[in-house]
Amino acid sequence: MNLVSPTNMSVLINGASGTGKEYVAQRIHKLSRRAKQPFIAIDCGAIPKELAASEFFGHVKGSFTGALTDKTGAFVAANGGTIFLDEIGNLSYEVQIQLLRALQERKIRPVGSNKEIQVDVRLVSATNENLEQAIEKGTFREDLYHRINEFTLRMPQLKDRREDILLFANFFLDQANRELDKHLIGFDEKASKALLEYQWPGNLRQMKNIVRRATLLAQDKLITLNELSELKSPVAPSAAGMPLRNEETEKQQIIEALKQTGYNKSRAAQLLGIDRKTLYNKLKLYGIEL
Ligand SMILES: Nc1ncnc2c1ncn2[C@@H]1O[C@H](COP(=O)(O)OP(=O)(O)OP(=O)(O)O)[C@@H](O)[C@H]1O
Repeated sequence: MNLVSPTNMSVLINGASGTGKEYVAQRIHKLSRRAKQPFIAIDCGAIPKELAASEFFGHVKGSFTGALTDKTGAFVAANGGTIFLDEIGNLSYEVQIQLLRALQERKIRPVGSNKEIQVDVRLVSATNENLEQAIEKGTFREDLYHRINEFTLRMPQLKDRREDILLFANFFLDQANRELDKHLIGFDEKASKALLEYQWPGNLRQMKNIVRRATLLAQDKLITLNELSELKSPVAPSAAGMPLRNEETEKQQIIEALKQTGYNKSRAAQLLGIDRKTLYNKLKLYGIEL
């Protein structure tokens, strides 16, 4: 990351939900010569497909129903700086073509306008999909893939960074101490062991939330297992106290959580201690259809 940050190269960050993709994108921006210019983040998974072009390139008043005023798009807003496209695999084929053109020609045209605007933006994108597979399936353009992927960063899952788990837990504890005006000093032995053994399906985001809640609940100087009940298997009572062993266990836990919540995905995600987006990704991963 230190090597690529100061350059103007397009970076593709690949990793599961909550592994820190946006955090890294911001670091790349801060370590670049563009640091004082804007950093504009867009979640391509959250914008309706038909509004994506207007979100990126802006539009002129009256160019489509609902375009009541002129709108500045993200490319113009980020001019001189960095644009971060999260979940880039979600863009429609049509918008992918427009995006490629904007990147190649360094010019954009707002929807409904015939004037082109020169832009200078550095692109950092993120995905938790395998875009090479998407290319094979024909849902992602290969030419765009090469353009956005001059350099790839792969974010490991938290469970595969065992040596970093306690470092992150203590970092989030310090953060929560400051935020909540608490003065905890660490985790007791059983709590540390549980942190190390847990599978962290929601990665760093899940850990940050769990540690923050534990910090709030803790009565003493150290966080104990009592405050980390999520780590003792959030769902299946038969597996209480056992860490998730493998993907099959995780799949079973997800199915169990869905059953327990009457197939309400938001509540199931809550019960599992992961965010909804992570749950959606896992449903896809394990081929669970509702
Ligand atoms: N290296 C890090 N140091 C401290 N905090 C971090 C680090 N990486 C990530 N975080 C924190 O973890 C949380 C999740 O990170 P982030 O939002 O970057 O993940 P993400 O991979 O972009 O997630 P998603 O795919 O769901 O959008 C954030 O609150 C972020 O501040």
